Amino acid sequence: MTTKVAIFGVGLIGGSLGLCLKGKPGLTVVGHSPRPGSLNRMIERGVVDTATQSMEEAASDADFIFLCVPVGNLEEYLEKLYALPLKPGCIITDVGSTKASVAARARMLSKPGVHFIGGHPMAGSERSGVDAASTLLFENAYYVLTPSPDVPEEAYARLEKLLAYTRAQIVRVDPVMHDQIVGAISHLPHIIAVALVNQVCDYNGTNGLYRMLAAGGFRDITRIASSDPVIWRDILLSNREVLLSLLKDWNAEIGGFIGLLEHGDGAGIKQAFEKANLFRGELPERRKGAITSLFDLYIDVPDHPGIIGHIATELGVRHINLSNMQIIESREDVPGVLRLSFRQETEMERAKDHLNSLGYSVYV
Ligand SMILES: NC(=O)c1ccc[n+]([C@@H]2O[C@H](COP(=O)([O-])OP(=O)(O)OC[C@H]3O[C@@H](n4cnc5c(N)ncnc54)[C@H](O)[C@@H]3O)[C@@H](O)[C@H]2O)c1
Ligand SMILES: O=C(O)C(=O)C[C@]1(C(=O)O)C=C[C@@H](O)C=C1
Repeated sequence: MTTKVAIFGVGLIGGSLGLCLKGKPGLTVVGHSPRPGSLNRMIERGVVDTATQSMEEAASDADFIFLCVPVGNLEEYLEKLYALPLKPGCIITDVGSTKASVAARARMLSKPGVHFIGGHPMAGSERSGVDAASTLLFENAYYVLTPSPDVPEEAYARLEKLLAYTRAQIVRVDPVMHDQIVGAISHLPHIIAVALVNQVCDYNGTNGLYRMLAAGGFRDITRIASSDPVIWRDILLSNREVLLSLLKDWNAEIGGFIGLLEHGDGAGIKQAFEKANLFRGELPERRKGAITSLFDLYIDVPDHPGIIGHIATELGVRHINLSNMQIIESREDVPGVLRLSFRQETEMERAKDHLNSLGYSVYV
């Protein structure tokens, strides 16, 4: 007997789940989208076995239903699903970046034999759409589940077992606490990144040197400012109360820096960096291999033709797999910096040794 998994909203997260589940023993994955163009793309991309525009068809007989649409559409989808005949024992879950509102809605909509278990994989990207989907996206990431107390352990265990295919680490959290914590470590940083980019964008309006000189530090802290505007509009509005309170704390934090600068308090500035260094150094290592690679090498490269091809060839003939290559700075007559990203630490070490032996200046 096959287990049917239905995915509503087959974009970055829905598509990545599809890639983790499709082809696994006894599983069949169906994707749903109201748009015919999206159906073709999810099939072409190979993230689902079948695709349908019909919600009824996708949900009918499904053992698991994953809602992977923007947060602002989750409640509407839940309502529509609860009005359909669903398979007894069916588990509905979602991947939304906020958990309290959808959990509250599901509690109001209860249906005998149907279990709602909120979910949130703590992995993603600034990219969106099914073309950005990746089998490795969730590997070694935390995957939060927020079951209400009335969800039977048997249902929770079934979902946990299915999610083992993502290779994520499951963690059970209360939905309100989830929104508080994820507000601070994900939603607030997105606001800060966008505000910073927009501040610099305004300065750049009168002097194009801002954009021209923006280098590693600015890029590192603002990558997430390129995230999808609709997805993030919905997340921020859904977690509005928490974010308003976090932004007040943020203002106080920035106010602290204003005070340190006004008083020329060097010891205080040093202390602030030391505290941040310590906490950041203790963050759990993310050993995934997908969209952002963890093992990066930096190489000073003279600005002359063919150099990048030479490095790529040298690694290629030694079967050292590169996952990404990026020129961080390139200016005429001045060495640029090339970033090479590897999925495996061993590959990075081999590349470092070899490029060193060729006389390149390489650092981690
Ligand atoms: N992007 C991330 O880093 C990330 C990480 C974890 C969780 N999430 C959550 O995952 C969910 C999906 O985000 P994503 O990054 O995969 O976005 P995405 O834009 O890549 O995918 C969203 C999918 O939903 C579809 N969709 C959009 N509006 C719809 C509507 N009204 N009806 C039906 N389908 C609709 C889109 O066509 C697309 O296939 C969101 O709830 C988001 O909060 C995102
Ligand atoms: O890596 C990124 O680009 C992300 O934004 C991923 C990220 C995060 O903030 O960490 C974004 C939203 C999610 O709900 C979970 C993860």
